[in-house]
Amino acid sequence: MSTRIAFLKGHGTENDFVIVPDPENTIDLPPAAVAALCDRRAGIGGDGLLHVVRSAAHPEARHMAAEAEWFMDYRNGDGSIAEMCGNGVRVFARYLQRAGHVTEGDIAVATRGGVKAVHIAKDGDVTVGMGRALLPEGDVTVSVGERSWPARNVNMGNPHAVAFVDDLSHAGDLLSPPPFSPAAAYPDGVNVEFVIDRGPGHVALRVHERGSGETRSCGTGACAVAVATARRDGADPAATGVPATYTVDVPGGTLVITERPDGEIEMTGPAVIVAEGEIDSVWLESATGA
Ligand SMILES: N[C@@H](CCC[C@H](N)C(=O)O)C(=O)O
Repeated sequence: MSTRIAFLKGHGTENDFVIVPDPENTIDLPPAAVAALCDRRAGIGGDGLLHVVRSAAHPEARHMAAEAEWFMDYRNGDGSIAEMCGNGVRVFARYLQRAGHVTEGDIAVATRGGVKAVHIAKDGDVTVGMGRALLPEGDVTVSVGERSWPARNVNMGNPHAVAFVDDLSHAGDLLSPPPFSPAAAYPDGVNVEFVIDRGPGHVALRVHERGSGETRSCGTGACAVAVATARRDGADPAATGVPATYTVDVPGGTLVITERPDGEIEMTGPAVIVAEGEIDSVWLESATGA
């Protein structure tokens, strides 16, 4: 029997998501279903999917329910699970606001990367407390074709390799994941950011995301880039007490990232809901071979 499953479509700096509200966690979303929904030709289309569940109703989030009512069960476009999605959290918050679950101001969102503090501003932008970056030691190299670059390993809950390049076109077509070495640096794969300078405190990036391909933006990636650029520039807020702020241009817009002296990273940017509709459960079952 055909039933209807509500969905919305949203984006943050054009990193786009299928949003599936499911407060009591009753909708089965195996990887094949997520990949079918995120398919840009045969499905709705998205870089990823935001499954909106009450923390108390999800086994991975129950322990955070006292702090955050809602859990962002984030999936990459290929159906894989990732620890964190920075643009996703902003869009998730925008959905909660639109649905009347929260009002503007301060809210908390549970993620696999822990509880994130989110501020929904009156002017429409959303700020997320992204936590601290980890900077594992060790040399990493990424390559595209004949070119290769040293990369900074930055963990924002999820793994990133940040490479400074002379020209963003050197990243090539990014149709496949850029090879990296050593393999042991990223046993679960990695998001790769290619970065150029645009001026003091101002950079631009292209990104190849694990599980999604090249995207128009990556929030955790922009934070990783801000931290890698700060260290390259000799800025270390924890050591100096001086915050470091970077404007990060992504193909789909601009994000502003501040690393505070306590190490916490804040990211501010837009979050937009563009449509809502219904998924035909019969289609979803046939698309996933169920
Ligand atoms: N686009 C996201 C990151 C999504 C997860 C990533 N693809 C991974 O597998 O780690 C963002 O805005 O942070």
